[in-house]
Amino acid sequence: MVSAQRSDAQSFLSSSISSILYIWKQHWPLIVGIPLVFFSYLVYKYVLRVRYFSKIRHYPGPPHGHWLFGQAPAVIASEPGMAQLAWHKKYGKVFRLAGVLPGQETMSFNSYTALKTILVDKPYEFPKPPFVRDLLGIAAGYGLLTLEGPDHQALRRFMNQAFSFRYLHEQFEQYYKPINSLVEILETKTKDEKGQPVKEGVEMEVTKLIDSTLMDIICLTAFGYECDSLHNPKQPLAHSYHKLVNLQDGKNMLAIFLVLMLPFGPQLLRWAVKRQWLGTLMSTLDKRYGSGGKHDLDNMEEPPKFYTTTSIFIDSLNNVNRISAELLETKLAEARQLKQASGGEFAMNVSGGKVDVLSLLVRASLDDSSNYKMNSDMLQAQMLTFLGAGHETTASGAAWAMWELACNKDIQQKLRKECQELILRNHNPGWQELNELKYLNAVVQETMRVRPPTPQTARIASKDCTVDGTFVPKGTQLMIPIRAVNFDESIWGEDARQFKPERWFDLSDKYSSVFSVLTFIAGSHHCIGRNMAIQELKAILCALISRFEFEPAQSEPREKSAITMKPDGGLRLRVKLLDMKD
Ligand code: HEM
Repeated sequence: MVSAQRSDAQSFLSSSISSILYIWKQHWPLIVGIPLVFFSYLVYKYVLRVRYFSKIRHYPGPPHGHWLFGQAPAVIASEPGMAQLAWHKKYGKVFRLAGVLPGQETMSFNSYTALKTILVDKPYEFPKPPFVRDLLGIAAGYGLLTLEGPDHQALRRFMNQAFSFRYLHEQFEQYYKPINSLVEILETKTKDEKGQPVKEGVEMEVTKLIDSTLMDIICLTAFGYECDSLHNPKQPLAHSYHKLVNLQDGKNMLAIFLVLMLPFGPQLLRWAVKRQWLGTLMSTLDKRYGSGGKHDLDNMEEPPKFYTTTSIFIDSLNNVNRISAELLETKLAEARQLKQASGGEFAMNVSGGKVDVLSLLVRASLDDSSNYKMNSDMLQAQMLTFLGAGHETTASGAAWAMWELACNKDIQQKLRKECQELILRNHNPGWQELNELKYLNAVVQETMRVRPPTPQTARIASKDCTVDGTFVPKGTQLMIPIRAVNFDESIWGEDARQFKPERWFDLSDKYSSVFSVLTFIAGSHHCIGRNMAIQELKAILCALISRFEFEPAQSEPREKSAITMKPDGGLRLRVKLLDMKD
């Protein structure tokens, strides 16, 4: 019986081998040829085309660089935006480089004529590249940041109402709850056991406190949500978001870009970040086999492994998605109640309604007379966008402002004089009162110029075109070199890289209010939260500088480059409580 089975198996094996040999003999050119052609195509597309066949390979610009990633390693290794600045200095108003992703070519323009064409005149012919849209979409919602063309125009018009001065003014009072909490926390930290100010001040890491304050402000003003992460650092929304943004570094970004370039990469990530069970499973596996479950990037002794990073990314986004969906449900229920109570008469500005951005958008979406409506998915996407675009950027701007002031005592003192006068009159100064402080305005503008939280952004040419007299082929990536533009010596002088608020009182004739500082960019995609961010920065700086003195307690921190530019490893300052009556 056994020998019969063995001979059956032997004959099956020998007949299979002879069939394979037959197929090989008959079709070997195809069997070898198809993979070879496919492989050659990949080599051409990702390695050779950019180097030897591109129409623009002879444009001025740095040498090819890495065989696959071109100049990506140089861009990642340099201080944010500084490689672009050096290349513009060397090659002029336009340069071309290989990379930053395999098979890509990138051009960078810094002339106002070019920036006007790309950002203002024809913004939808130069959309964000698909991999940037997907990264932003997955991490910060497929909302206003990622839409293009008529869809963007319609949503932007609709959202502009919620960001109008009227509502920003109404929300402004809420900024002070987190800001006053921050002041109290710092007061406590800078006093001894007897409640007396520590004379020489106290050394501390300040970025986490600033992050939490700005998280609490955005939660209140954008969602009407009491997050209070200042007192509860493990607050689920703030904690998940903190872990997510801590993943940002050049190498992680490149890894995510590569996943997004894979066939079905974006779909896979989109699917994963909406599956709570997957996040739980991955973090359980990571607990057992990866980081030991620390998941606390601040306290990891070694850089996290790829698996840990992926698990944090998916788990954190899952949590953020879940909490924002719950929050949205509450808002929808509130708005429906209000609609019923108002007997059908219902609009964004209905009296008694909350004025946080989400409540306004939800009400406008339920308003029968509104000709634009957002469904739950769209509303939830905007929530993620406010968190992604509104929190991290402002927090990194505030951290850099604190660093610059700590390093420049005379500037700090001048600002203190102006702010103290106001704070002594009004503990929580109003919107207009802050705007009247000229030096505070100059300090905030200068911080945004020198330390732009997003030092660069990207666009892609959707068709062959000419920009400022230079031919740009379809598919070319365009670097918008925000920081390089902000450091243009022909506008800002030879000391353009220096932090000097005084320069805002003596602007060059060539200064353009639209293009000379590109921190919030220009044109149809310009930052909708600009006024909110500037006012948050003014309120927080005025409150802190009036009451405390800051000194650096470390050497200049490295600027960590990813989507936003943060001080690497935080910021240690010596903080001293002042007697305001002195
Ligand atoms: C210092 C703080 C901020 C900086 C430096 C900043 C910077 C930027 C930049 C550069 C863009 C354009 C991105 C691009 O198109 O490539 C942008 C867009 C955007 N920002 Fe901000 N932002 C800040 C604060 C905020 C705040 C507080 C909010 C809202 C709560 C916000 C919401 C948005 C939104 C929704 C967009 C997309 C606009 C559109 O495409 O129409 N930002 N921001």
